[in-house]
Amino acid sequence: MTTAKICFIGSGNMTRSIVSGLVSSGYSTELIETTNPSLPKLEAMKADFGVKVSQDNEQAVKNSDVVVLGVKPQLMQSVCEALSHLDLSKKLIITIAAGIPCQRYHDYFKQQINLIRTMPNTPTQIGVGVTGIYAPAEITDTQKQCCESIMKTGGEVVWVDEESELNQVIALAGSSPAYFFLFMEAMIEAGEKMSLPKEQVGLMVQQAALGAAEMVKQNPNLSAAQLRQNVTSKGGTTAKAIETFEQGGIRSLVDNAMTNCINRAEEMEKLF
Ligand SMILES: NC(=O)C1=CN([C@@H]2O[C@H](COP(=O)(O)OP(=O)(O)OC[C@H]3O[C@@H](n4cnc5c(N)ncnc54)[C@H](OP(=O)(O)O)[C@@H]3O)[C@@H](O)[C@H]2O)C=CC1
Ligand SMILES: O=C(O)[C@@H]1CCC=N1
Repeated sequence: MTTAKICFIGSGNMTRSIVSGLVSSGYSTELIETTNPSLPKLEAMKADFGVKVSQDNEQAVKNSDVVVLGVKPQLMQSVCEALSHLDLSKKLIITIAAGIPCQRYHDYFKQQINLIRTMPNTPTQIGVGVTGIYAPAEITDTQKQCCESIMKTGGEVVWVDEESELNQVIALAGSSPAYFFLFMEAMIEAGEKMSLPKEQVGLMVQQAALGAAEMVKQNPNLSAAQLRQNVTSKGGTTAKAIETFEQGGIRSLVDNAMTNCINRAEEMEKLF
């Protein structure tokens, strides 16, 4: 585990998730600082994780070995430009933003920086996340290991060889927890029209989702299709539900959703 001083620029959802993973894995809170313009999020970071907090991006960057850029893509340029007068040559910069190519950061900072691009997801918060990582050729093995050890505190990491492949990571991992939440939302809405109490409906949907994901994980030799078939008795109840999903075009719907997710990431590459 690295003992680098890390600052997070932006204390929003994804920063909270990464910091939660770091702190739960025993990373010293003394080594972590997060910044934000508004106080409530900083107060929450301090109260929930015991990390240092600040409204001063410049000072936080000066104090750190590793800088994680955690603002929305549309704010990235102004945030980086405001720091561009600093000497960043000894620092490792990690971005978690979707849709901004590496080259753009060198332009924003007006200098060659040591930049690694990552794509984490929010389950990092509870140690079951996955982060895609891309490092350009000039990044050293030590810098790669440092980034990996930080991101691994939140779960698995996946290295990609081509920067463009990070857009596939967005569709498969960065954005995908939202697909599962949507599916669960829809199940809960349908369940709440039935007569069972809301708590029971929520509990059953949650346990079914958790159990299904855990069964996939614990049975690497069985495909998801096989596990689905194991639930589906011929002529039974599950078969009717699955037939309804298939007739509704679930596979092409998912395919289109993921393609559109990648397309949006590619569009964003031209916007920010
Ligand atoms: N959410 C997710 O699941 C994932 C997000 N990402 C990426 O993470 C990044 C952040 O997303 P997310 O956490 O969802 O967004 P949030 O809006 O939750 O967080 C961004 C934070 O940046 C703060 N901020 C705004 N301006 C500044 C500034 N000048 N200096 C410091 N902080 C500032 C905002 O403060 P305030 O709200 O007070 O204005 C906000 O708290 C994005 O680039 C996104 O692409 C990547 C993977 C997954
Ligand atoms: O929706 C977004 O753009 C970000 C990137 C992946 C998850 N959230």
